[in-house]
Amino acid sequence: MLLQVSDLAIRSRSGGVRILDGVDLQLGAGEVLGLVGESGCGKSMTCYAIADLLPAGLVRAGGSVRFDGVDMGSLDEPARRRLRGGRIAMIFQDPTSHLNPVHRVGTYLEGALKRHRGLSGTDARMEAIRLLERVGISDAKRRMNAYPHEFSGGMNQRLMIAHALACEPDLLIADEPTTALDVTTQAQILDLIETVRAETGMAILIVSHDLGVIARLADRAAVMHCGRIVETAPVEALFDRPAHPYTSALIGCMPTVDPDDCDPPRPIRGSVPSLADLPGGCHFHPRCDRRMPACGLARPPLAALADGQSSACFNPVPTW
Ligand SMILES: Nc1ncnc2c1ncn2[C@@H]1O[C@H](COP(=O)(O)OP(=O)(O)OP(=O)(O)O)[C@@H](O)[C@H]1O
Repeated sequence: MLLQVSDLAIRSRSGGVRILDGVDLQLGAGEVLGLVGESGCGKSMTCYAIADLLPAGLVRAGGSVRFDGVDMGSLDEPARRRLRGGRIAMIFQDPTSHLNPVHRVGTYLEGALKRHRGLSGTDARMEAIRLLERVGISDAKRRMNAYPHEFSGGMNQRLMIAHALACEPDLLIADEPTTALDVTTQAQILDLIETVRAETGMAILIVSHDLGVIARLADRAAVMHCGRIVETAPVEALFDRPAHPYTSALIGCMPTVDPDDCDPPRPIRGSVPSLADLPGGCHFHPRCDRRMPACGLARPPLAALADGQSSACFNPVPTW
């Protein structure tokens, strides 16, 4: 297993609010795992915790992240830094805010090539130009001298992907990589991620609130609700036969462009509870059509069903 996240807990430094509460995730080499869920459920913080980039206000409260068999918590900071940006790369929703505005494009890429692949001088410059061409940035030689603010949002996302590729990572973490882009550019970036995956065989953890993106790119998906994983399954099973009522409700919210599908999207009733004041038991039970008395009393564990599907529900939707 390339990545094994076990019982990961994250809480806020002030107030002790549980942001992640026992997250379990596995990702095999070359696999694409999609992480979905409503806004604020902890998708980004899961990515940041894996990449060891938690914001200052949050701390680890338990659990482990093992990468290629090594517990990342047992490594010192230099070793963790070598992993991050070396074997683990990350791209973000808003690439422009993660790029240093005073660094030229060439300097940014050459720096990564020097740090992680030991290239310098002409070799680094030639490789940086090749990477820009590879991610579809035209006139790459001239654009090596540009600053990020001279690039569009889509070009800066391509630049971040080039930066990730510079390190030849085994795992790319992509946190909402297309959310801030217009639909045409979104499609181009998804094409690029698919191409890069096919060429390199790297594993990808992709976060999106857009189930269509996950259906297109992922082999498997994990559904998150209020800091917990409530379902994991191969994507076809997840979309065809969701077992957790929350997954089923999320899919019911999806708009469709199919003219034969007359069902309007059905919003999930009620609102997402505050992490500071969660209902006991299954946090979804007050909004759930399939709730039973036990659901408010105890936390259902993530239990295996058939064919690689797991669900954390006492009364799952029948999947047969
Ligand atoms: N620095 C921080 N200090 C305290 N709480 C934080 C901090 N950063 C995020 N949070 C809280 O952690 C929770 C999970 O946030 P996260 O960004 O992971 O959600 P998300 O599922 O990625 O949402 P979205 O789809 O809107 O990006 C939210 O309730 C958020 O308010």
